[in-house]
Amino acid sequence: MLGFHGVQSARFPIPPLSQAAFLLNFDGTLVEETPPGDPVVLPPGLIDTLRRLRAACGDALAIVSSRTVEQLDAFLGDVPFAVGGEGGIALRHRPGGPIERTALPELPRIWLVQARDLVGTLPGVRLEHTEGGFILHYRAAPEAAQVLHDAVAAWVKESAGAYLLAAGRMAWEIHPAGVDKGYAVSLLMQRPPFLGRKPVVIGNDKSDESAMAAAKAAGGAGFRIPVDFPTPAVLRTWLAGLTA
Ligand SMILES: O=P(O)(O)OC[C@H]1O[C@H](O[C@H]2O[C@H](CO)[C@@H](O)[C@H](O)[C@H]2O)[C@H](O)[C@@H](O)[C@@H]1O
Repeated sequence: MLGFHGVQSARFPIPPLSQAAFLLNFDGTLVEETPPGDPVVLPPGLIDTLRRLRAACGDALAIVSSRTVEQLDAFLGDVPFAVGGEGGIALRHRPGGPIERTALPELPRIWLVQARDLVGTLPGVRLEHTEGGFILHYRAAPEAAQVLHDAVAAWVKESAGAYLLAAGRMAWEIHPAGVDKGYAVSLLMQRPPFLGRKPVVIGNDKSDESAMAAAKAAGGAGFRIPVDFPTPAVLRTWLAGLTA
């Protein structure tokens, strides 16, 4: 059952740390987003905060992101116990364990060709490959949002339910149906040290909503930046306060 954990979290009912599992998004959640091409810098204190949180919740700390597991490792090393990468397609359930990949349908090559052609006509738009699909980022070209949306929507329609469109922050993603961050949360929660705990998911964009929904469905909680915490910095302060 959710309760109020300490003064600093009075606005946010979460389970006691002894019963909680934390599954946190990375970009725009734990760290501030930077302009495309600029390096992401880990804020001072973040690693220490996460280590203390992991210790306080019996190791049940995971990162769930659209990035690859390898990219997340480069930022956070062995700090999280488990990692869900590529929007839920790639999971590593324990430190040093194998990265398990969900079997996926083969992405129609013609979509990639069309996506590359389209991106070539839209300066500032970036195509990111994922294991199961791809993401079109338009942060540096906001005027391209609609045309990119329409292209992705057309591919999704063509797929007759096999693929879905997901809105990210200034990005559209096409990915196989049924495999998302909520799926990652559900699978991670099925194994120790997460098993039997209440998930607390925190994210910042549309693609994190499935994870928040999975957490709530499991009796846990889901919070979002900027709705619940205005910025990653405020979230970091709150997380640090949980173990202070
Ligand atoms: O699921 P997330 O952890 O939120 O990852 C989503 C994407 O994060 C990164 O891109 C975002 O952050 C960049 C650096 O701050 C920013 O420049 C970009 O506009 C954001 O979309 C990452 O580069 C992508 O691979 C992830 O898909």
